[in-house]
Amino acid sequence: MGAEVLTVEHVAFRYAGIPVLRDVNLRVEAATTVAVTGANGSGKSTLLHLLAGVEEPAEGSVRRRAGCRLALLPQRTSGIDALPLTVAECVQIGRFRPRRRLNRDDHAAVSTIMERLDLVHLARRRLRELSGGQRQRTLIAQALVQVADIYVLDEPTVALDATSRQRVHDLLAERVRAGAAVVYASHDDADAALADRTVRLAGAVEYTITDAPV
Ligand SMILES: Nc1ncnc2c1ncn2[C@@H]1O[C@H](COP(=O)(O)OP(=O)(O)OP(=O)(O)O)[C@@H](O)[C@H]1O
Repeated sequence: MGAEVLTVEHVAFRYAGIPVLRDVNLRVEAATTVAVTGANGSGKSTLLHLLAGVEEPAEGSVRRRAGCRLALLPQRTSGIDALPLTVAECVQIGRFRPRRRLNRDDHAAVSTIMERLDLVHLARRRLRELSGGQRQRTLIAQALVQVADIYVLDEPTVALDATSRQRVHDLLAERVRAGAAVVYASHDDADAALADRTVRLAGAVEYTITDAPV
């Protein structure tokens, strides 16, 4: 196990005063995977938003290791369909930096991830012209092409067929072997079982953390 990259302590979160999470504690180390599971509405997306800094906790703290880079695949991404982006452009966005052109490494990383996720033949298609699974693969590619220390992915394999799921898990395993931490939400027990640790949310008041058997 590596150094801690994310530390969640006594976190509570409420939407308009309605409790969603209470007293959540979690430590995520480098080179590990954590699956966040639980029923619809149990707070998985909310927890991931807190980890990524999209939301702030009402109580407690979420600390990311200083200087650590985080890539997020949100669950709700419909806004991007309104943009006239091709698949290739959408993946390239993962490598954009202010005031800097994409360099050779960026283009190589984009090509590689598009090959690995079987997107090359779709490169010039607009996002809104894709099937659900093709669109999801494109957004996963945009997240995984980023150079990050923590990948936070909300239901990354939803809408994917078995081959694509396996490809995504292979890519995640590679990121973890390279030292990154991966946190993903999932409804699928088989998907969750691939993680080193599972956080099961059970509504506003309960959660459990389970380490995978070694
Ligand atoms: N923007 C919001 N405003 C108010 N309530 C919200 C908001 N977003 C989520 N909620 C509520 O917070 C709770 C947790 O939602 P969240 O999306 O985190 O659950 P989830 O476990 O990711 O669900 P799912 O499995 O359906 O994706 C739910 O009861 C939901 O109705």
